[in-house]
Amino acid sequence: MTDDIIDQNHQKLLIIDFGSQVTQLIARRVRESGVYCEVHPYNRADAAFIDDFDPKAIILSGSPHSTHWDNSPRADDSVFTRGLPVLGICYGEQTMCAQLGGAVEASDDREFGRADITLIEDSPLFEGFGPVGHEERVWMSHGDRVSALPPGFKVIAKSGHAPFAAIADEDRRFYGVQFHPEVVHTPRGAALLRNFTHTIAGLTGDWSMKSFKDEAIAKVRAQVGDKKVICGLSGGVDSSVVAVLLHEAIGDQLTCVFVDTGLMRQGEADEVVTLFREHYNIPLVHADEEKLFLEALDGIDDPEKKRKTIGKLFIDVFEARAKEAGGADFLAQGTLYPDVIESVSFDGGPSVTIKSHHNVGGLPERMNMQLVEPLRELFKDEVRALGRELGLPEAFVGRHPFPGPGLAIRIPGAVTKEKADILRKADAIYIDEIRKAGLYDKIWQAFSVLLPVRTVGVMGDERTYDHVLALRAVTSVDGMTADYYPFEHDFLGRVATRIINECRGVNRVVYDVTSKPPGTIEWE
Ligand SMILES: Nc1ncnc2c1ncn2[C@@H]1O[C@H](COP(=O)(O)OP(=O)(O)OP(=O)(O)O)[C@@H](O)[C@H]1O
Ligand SMILES: O=c1[nH]c(=O)c2[nH+]cn([C@@H]3O[C@H](COP(=O)(O)O)[C@@H](O)[C@H]3O)c2[nH]1
Ligand SMILES: NC(=O)CC[C@H](N)C(=O)O
Ligand SMILES: [Mg+2]
Repeated sequence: MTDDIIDQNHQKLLIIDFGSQVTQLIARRVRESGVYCEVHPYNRADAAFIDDFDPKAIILSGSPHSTHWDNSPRADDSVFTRGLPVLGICYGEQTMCAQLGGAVEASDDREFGRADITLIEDSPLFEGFGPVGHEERVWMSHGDRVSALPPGFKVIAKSGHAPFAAIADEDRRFYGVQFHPEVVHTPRGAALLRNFTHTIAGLTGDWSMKSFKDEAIAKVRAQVGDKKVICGLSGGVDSSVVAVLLHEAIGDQLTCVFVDTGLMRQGEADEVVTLFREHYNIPLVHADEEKLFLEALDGIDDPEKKRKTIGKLFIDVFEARAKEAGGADFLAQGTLYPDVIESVSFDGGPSVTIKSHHNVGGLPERMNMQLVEPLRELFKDEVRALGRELGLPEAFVGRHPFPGPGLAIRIPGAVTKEKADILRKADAIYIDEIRKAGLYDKIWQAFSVLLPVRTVGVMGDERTYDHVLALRAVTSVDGMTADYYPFEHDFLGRVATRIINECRGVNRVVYDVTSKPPGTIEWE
């Protein structure tokens, strides 16, 4: 998939996915140590694929399956005959044992959560951890366990309920761990993975954002030639990075379209237009479509209907503006790696739609344009690093994500201009206080929600009957899971007072303390 994007000279590591919830974290940890890697589902990683991918090492992920179930997934047999180092994690360890002549059984003593392992043999996998007898905190999540080792293997660590907590065949460089080194709850997990990639597999960590940038630019030039590209620019991190990268690659063949939906944050339109027109000299169409969006949303209170209405309008506006700009052959998008991985469903099984994220995926068919997606190998934090490499101002690179449907999904119930104005003002105060308190960069995303609930208050001896505003702030790594940010009470009190004093229409402020799951980050 990406061979033509990533220079063949990079050393690559292949992660074979058996459907664990945390496979993406393996990729993150490996990349953090400078090793380029990709995740591919086990049923696609056949011998021909692996030949073509040409990895220097292989990691087998965990899985919800058990090796003793019928038709449980297996690694392609060639994984073990290539002379490559292999690390099996949890199910990966189990299937390695099952495939190489060992045995796995369901265990009565399941281990979920924290556990301590004891090192019982020296091994490069635990280099730097401590002598034999050393105890190490790890995170487990398994109900099965290895019960007999394949020929050539030895045990290098054990835990209370997993006598084969870590195993090794040092000659063939095959390793298995029952615990999960990829999660942060295994404090020295990253060091273990680095021992595997660097010490055992001899990888040098030759992947950097600088090299990614140069290759991505070359790749865009090769793909686009002298044709025209349009890029939907929201001012968010992803599309800003795409725009600047493309501008560097193809100069004035690029036109950006910023759609002002009337549902943007305070000052957003000005900031985006100023940066891209004045600092970058990138041709930018500023489509002021507030009226169009607000009219189309009039009276719609169902969240999914709102999202779909907005998604369709984006398509219409892009189409119309591209035509005005003389047409375009390519459409650039800020698709990220998690979107790519998630769109390849593990068993092909349908998953539930929680909410239809606004995306421009429907665009290409209708607009007959080819996609340019230079970020499709990157995680959000890598996109930020790339933005810095490209010299984008910190104000853009460090920005909290902002959803395409904007304030519309932060106004439960029907959207009106009046409500959007109140919300915009309140939100600006909230963010201003967060910045003043030096908390902006500690929070992954913060915003306000204008509730369709009015409550009674008293201000200046007058009765008021106004809206409730909810404040939200979360910490997260990638938006997939999140926790609420634990503000000091003083801070919340200060924000509430300012908002109620300065925003006519709001007389009560509450703070949302729901994590994700069970909540989602946005309210709709
Ligand atoms: N107001 C807008 N005008 C033009 N394009 C938009 C607008 N809002 C969203 N898009 C397009 O939809 C894509 C997806 O939006 P999304 O919010 O996921 O990314 P982003 O805005 O670039 O970054 P971030 O996630 O940090 O907000 C964007 O990359 C952009 O191409
Ligand atoms: O571009 C986008 N279009 C959308 O329709 C959309 N809905 C949610 N989000 C953002 O995605 C992250 C996770 O949000 P949820 O927990 O609400 O699903 C959070 O960062 C949300 O702001 C969107 N981004
Ligand atoms: N996390 C995992 O990979 C679990 C593997 C297997 N399902 C078990 O319970 O042991
Ligand atoms: Mg955005």
